[in-house]
Amino acid sequence: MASENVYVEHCKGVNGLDKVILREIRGCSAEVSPLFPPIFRLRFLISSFLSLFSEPELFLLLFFTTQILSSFSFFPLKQVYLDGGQVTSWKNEFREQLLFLSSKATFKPPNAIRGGIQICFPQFGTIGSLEQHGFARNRLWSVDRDPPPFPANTSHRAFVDLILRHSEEEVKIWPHRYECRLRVALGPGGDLMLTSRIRNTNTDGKSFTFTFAYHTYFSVTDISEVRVEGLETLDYLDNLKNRERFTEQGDALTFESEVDKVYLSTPTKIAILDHERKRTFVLRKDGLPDAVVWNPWDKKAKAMADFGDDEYKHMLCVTAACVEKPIILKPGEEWKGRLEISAVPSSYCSGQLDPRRIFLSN
Ligand SMILES: O=P(O)(O)OC[C@H]1O[C@H](O)[C@H](O)[C@@H](O)[C@@H]1O
Repeated sequence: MASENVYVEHCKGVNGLDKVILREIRGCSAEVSPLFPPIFRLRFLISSFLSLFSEPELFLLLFFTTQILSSFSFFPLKQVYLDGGQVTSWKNEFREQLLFLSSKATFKPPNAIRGGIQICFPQFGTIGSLEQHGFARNRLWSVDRDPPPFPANTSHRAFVDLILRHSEEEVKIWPHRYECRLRVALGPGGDLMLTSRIRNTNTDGKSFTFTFAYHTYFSVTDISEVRVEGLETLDYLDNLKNRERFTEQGDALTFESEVDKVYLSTPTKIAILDHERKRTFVLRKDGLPDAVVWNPWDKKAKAMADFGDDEYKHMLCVTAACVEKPIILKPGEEWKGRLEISAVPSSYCSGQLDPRRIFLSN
């Protein structure tokens, strides 16, 4: 695979998974691992076939062949990943990692990678007939070489377009045809922008309904010193209390125990203030009215195989989502959702989110 230009590089990541690195001149970067090399697909096909006959030796042989072939990568590991349609790294100009990625994360398809930004589609959470958070985060995405036009922004040169389409296998569990497009872009100032476009391509005239989320793991210094602004006084569904509805108090959110809440009808801007690092993450979102705030805390952390026992202290998920009111698409219709995140010095932001700032389109 060849590099396209200095802003976008296609190369190999952990376990030989293909990934794309986005870079900007100031040194900011992001990484996405969108697709698995053809040999991996072959391995999946053959392993499913072999599972019928239980011949693990052949499977192992193929696995090792894959590893050996994967090791012939001429491109070194760099800074921004997009994996399984998943962003796994986002770094600022000081090469500081801004997203949380668990030290226990496994890069073993079809499992989602614990951390970064996962795409939850066509279902967020457990409400619905599908696996938790839907299947998109476990699927093989491809680079979309010919996406339909995006509004042009010539200042954004570091971007990649990914696509996920229904497979005949998948139609058995979710009987619809769709195109799920994702553009991941890195702005000149290091902002990370994700734009999703989902189209109903059913040929039987049927609409479909889905929920969606950008499940985002932010890296924080110490969860007990973190504050979230923008969700005060809003209604939320508490996942820890059977999705019962409550109203948040008037103060910014702080954290001293497990939290798993779906805030409803949230503003387009939310801020996460990391006092210890004097850094604020600002989320700007469009088409995604809800926001899910999650930290598993100590007990649940210990129960998760791909998460370190103490790692809950250094992460917080604030997830831009569309959960309460699912989206309905008729054949031919398209839905668009967008998330833009920036990391700024805390002095810039506490209580001063600039209400006039709008999305940079790219
Ligand atoms: O373990 P996962 O399937 O990745 O889910 C991790 C978490 O995601 C969201 O934040 C949900 O609200 C939580 O209920 C869930 O535990």
